[in-house]
Amino acid sequence: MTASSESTFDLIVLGTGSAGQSVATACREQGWSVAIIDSRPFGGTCSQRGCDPKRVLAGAAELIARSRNLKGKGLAGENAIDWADLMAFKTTFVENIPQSTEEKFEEAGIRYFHGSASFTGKNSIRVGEEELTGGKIVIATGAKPATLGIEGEDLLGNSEGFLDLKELPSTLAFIGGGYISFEFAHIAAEAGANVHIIHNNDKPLKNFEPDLVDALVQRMRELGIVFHLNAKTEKISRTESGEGYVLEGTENGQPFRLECGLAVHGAGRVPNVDELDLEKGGVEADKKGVTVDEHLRSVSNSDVYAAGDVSGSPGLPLTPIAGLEARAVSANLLEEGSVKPNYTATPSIVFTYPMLASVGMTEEQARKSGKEIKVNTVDMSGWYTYKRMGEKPSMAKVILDQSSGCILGAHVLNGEAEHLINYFAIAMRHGLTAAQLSDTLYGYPTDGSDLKYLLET
Ligand SMILES: Cc1cc2nc3c(=O)[nH]c(=O)nc-3n(C[C@H](O)[C@H](O)[C@H](O)COP(=O)(O)OP(=O)(O)OC[C@H]3O[C@@H](n4cnc5c(N)ncnc54)[C@H](O)[C@@H]3O)c2cc1C
Ligand SMILES: NC(=O)c1ccc[n+]([C@@H]2O[C@H](COP(=O)([O-])OP(=O)(O)OC[C@H]3O[C@@H](n4cnc5c(N)ncnc54)[C@H](O)[C@@H]3O)[C@@H](O)[C@H]2O)c1
Repeated sequence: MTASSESTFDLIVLGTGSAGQSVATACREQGWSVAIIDSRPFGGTCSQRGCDPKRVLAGAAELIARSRNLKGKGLAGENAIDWADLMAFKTTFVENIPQSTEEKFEEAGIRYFHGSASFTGKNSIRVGEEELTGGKIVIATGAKPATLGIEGEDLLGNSEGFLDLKELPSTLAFIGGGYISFEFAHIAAEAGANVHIIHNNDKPLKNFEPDLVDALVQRMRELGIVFHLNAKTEKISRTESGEGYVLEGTENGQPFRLECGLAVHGAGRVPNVDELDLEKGGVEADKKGVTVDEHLRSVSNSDVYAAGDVSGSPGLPLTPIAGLEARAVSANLLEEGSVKPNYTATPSIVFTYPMLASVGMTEEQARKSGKEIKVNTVDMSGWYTYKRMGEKPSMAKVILDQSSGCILGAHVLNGEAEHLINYFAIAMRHGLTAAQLSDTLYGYPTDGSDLKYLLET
């Protein structure tokens, strides 16, 4: 493809996050003329407002917790988080991203536009005063916090605001009991705040293994985090002084009222399509996002593809999936219909301490699958690897397929969960049996050298 003029491109990409950048770069490398548009400073969510800055804060919280585990076992003294210093450190990771992303586009010969993009026709996009035409268009506009329908909802902060807090309020409330609330509640609690999580049913972290979630909730309660389960927030208002907020609603059917310095939205994110004028582009979407076929092509406009959080694909809204889908879309643009993304064994991690990690089926899903399974549920807190670090709880559940010897699911709650889950993900994605994973030689003493005890058939 070679169409190129001031306003006509082989490809127009909407969004400069993990998905959009990847598609734009891959197609430009193959000689396509490419335009990319973003309404916010370039770089997307993960690097500026999500995974990366979050994990800088979570790292400090984790260290506090780890050192507490060894108190009286060789470590003395108190560690504490200096919020202002931590924020300043976090800023060093994010402050240059818009500029460096822009420079990357410049060097690659990708035309970039700042502004909100919307369709004006099947192959045309408006950004500001400009009207661009694209042979192909990729929608990679990510996700945004869901509207909750609570009175006074505009008083709610969100994950982005939390990541930029100059001062940590003494009391925080998180609405929703998912990834964002658990991770941020843990950070705030380790930094010394009083923290509440208000969740609308009795199953927080709904896609994770319930036994391990229960153990994590117990750990978080010990840290002082208060859980309000089966709770419905009906109204948010300012306190009389105007300095804080009042949440009112019901908890297990009884009225509750909570005053806090900040209430944060952690109640789910939805695909970012509202500003795109999709009807004008003939692009169908529903609440899961842009409706796509198995090649991530719009089912209603064959020149349009979607990747990342905005796509209505079966992939989870996580950064590795944005990358996977972007690679599939790039391949399909360059050679039509060539790649279907393979979502097998997507690992997912809640970055609390201990971390909760999961890949593949839960026990309940495996039982329903009709397969002949073996479930290894293991308390590892007495094992050398965890005992030496004073780690409690340390738990895992591994689900094996008795007939093939393969791993169907793995779930881990401890300080090494981020590593262990990746070993399981490798095995599951590439069809290694439990015996093969067990037979691998691992450095000793490490989390890997324990694996064989989780894989007994
Ligand atoms: C607080 C938080 C923590 C997270 N932590 C993790 C984690 O630890 N691990 C993990 O795997 N995932 C994590 N995620 C999820 C991860 O950030 C997303 O899955 C990933 O960033 C999605 O990438 P994307 O390219 O699809 O979208 P984004 O990176 O969101 O990019 C979309 C871009 O499109 C732009 N845009 C939107 N509408 C328009 C428009 N009309 N015109 C022009 N531009 C537009 C936006 O400004 C944005 O820059 C986290 C998310 C959040 C919010
Ligand atoms: N570590 C990670 O990988 C990570 C971290 C943060 C965010 N993310 C991504 O961001 C997405 C959004 O995260 P999230 O934590 O906002 O959502 P989530 O989907 O993880 O959890 C939201 C929870 O809020 C509950 N809820 C919904 N409305 C409510 C209400 N009005 N009151 C109380 N509870 C309510 C829901 O039952 C749900 O379980 C995630 O799905 C994930 O893909 C990933």
